[in-house]
Amino acid sequence: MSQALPDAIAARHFEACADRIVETARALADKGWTPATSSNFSMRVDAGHAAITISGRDKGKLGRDDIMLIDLDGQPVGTEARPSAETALHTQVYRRWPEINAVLHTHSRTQSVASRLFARDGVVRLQGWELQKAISGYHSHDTVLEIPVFPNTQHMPELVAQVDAWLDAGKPLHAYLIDGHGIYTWGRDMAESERHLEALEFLLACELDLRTLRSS
Ligand SMILES: CSC[C@@H](O)[C@@H](O)C(=O)COP(=O)(O)O
Ligand SMILES: [Zn+2]
Repeated sequence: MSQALPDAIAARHFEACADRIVETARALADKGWTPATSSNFSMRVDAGHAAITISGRDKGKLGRDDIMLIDLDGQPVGTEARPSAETALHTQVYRRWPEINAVLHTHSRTQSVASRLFARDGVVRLQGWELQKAISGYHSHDTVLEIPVFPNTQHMPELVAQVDAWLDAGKPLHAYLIDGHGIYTWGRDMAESERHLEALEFLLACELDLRTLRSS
């Protein structure tokens, strides 16, 4: 696929991002977190562009050609491929936080069940777990870490508006769940995004286990 980038260095950076996305996608698929072509992944290429998964591809079998270039309005650059149906949720993150360079979205069973269970409260309130310290900026198990749960919709501008409303209310945001759907999280690089995702998966599973054990 031809990718029109301003110069050769940028083109090389796109390829490096694409390769890193492929590596991460395979690892997440191996954990069973990307069933049936679900999930999407991206990395910032430069101030105005990102590399993102092409819509509908099997995320466990990606190659470099399954990743495409977009601008931060979500428009394809140098390709007629169709970016992820949820591209607007990725570009929103890149536009709001210049320091963020990777966004991950998965559909694990734990994330899906937790999103349904906590949808009524609109938030998962994590406190008392040592692993909260895997989230950048959290230094104690005692600090409350809130993960909002937004109603699902196929209309991306509505989801973007829900995320904007949370942030515009001045609340910290490191990740969010979408009801019956999955999770979004991000980081300054792919390693940080992966750490956030793995920690949140673990924390959500612990919350689900606690609920089950306490009610039995
Ligand atoms: C296959 S159902 C999942 C999709 O509707 C969507 O939520 C998803 O995660 C993947 O969409 P995609 O357009 O491939 O990025
Ligand atoms: Zn999804």
